[in-house]
Amino acid sequence: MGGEVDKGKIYALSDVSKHSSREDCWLVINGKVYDVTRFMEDHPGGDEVLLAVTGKDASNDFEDVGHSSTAKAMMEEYYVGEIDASTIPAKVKYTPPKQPHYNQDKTTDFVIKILQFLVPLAILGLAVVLNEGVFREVAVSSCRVVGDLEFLPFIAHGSPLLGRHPAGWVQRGQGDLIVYIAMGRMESFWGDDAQVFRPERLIDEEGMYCHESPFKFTAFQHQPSS
Ligand code: HEM
Repeated sequence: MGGEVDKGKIYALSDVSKHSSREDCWLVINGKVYDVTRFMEDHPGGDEVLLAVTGKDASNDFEDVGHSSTAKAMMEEYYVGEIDASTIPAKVKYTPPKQPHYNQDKTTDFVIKILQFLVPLAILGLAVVLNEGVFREVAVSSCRVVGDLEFLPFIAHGSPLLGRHPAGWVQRGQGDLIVYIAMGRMESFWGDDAQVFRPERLIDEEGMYCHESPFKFTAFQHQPSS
């Protein structure tokens, strides 16, 4: 037996667990301490289940069995005191480990992959278009600023390095040196379309510069140089 007990006393869980043998067995159910030593042999559920929960809070085990009201009435007989709730360890709530989120919807992934391919392509295309447009714009607007002058890029012979001029009418292999010349827009020299921006008038059928009289370039008395 458990010896002398002070009924109504408050026990720590550690006190209860000192009585954890078949000959001296205490347990805790719903905040109350019971000395079930005398009941061990008579317990319909057997003494093993009682021994298994000695020194622990057996409330859940007791409720899980679904004890009858008769069983609950019997408990009074074994009551020895209260348990100090602060000595009962809080139940650790099980939280499952976080799984990486599995994306069932593959559409987003697919769209991202397509974009990863298309966006650089679009940027490249845009760069090419802008490059072309900007250079053309620059070439044409320079002519407008100058007014009645027309600029002609002249390409030095013999060098294969230059692919093309932004104005678009210099052929590959013509050279790598661009010299701008100024053309006077006198109709007596250049004809009725003297005012028209038509630099190809100085290029012959083979794409080479047509030598003209330097006096036709009256604005600055320029003539092509190579
Ligand atoms: C002072 C405490 C306890 C008393 C007075 C008590 C009393 C009883 C009684 C009278 C029964 C017969 C069935 C019924 O009338 O419900 C019973 C069955 C049983 N008890 Fe307890 N019990 C106590 C504590 C416990 C504890 C803490 C556990 C579990 C760890 C437990 C497990 C069982 C089991 C497994 C059965 C058998 C159920 C079955 O065969 O269907 N009892 N108990």
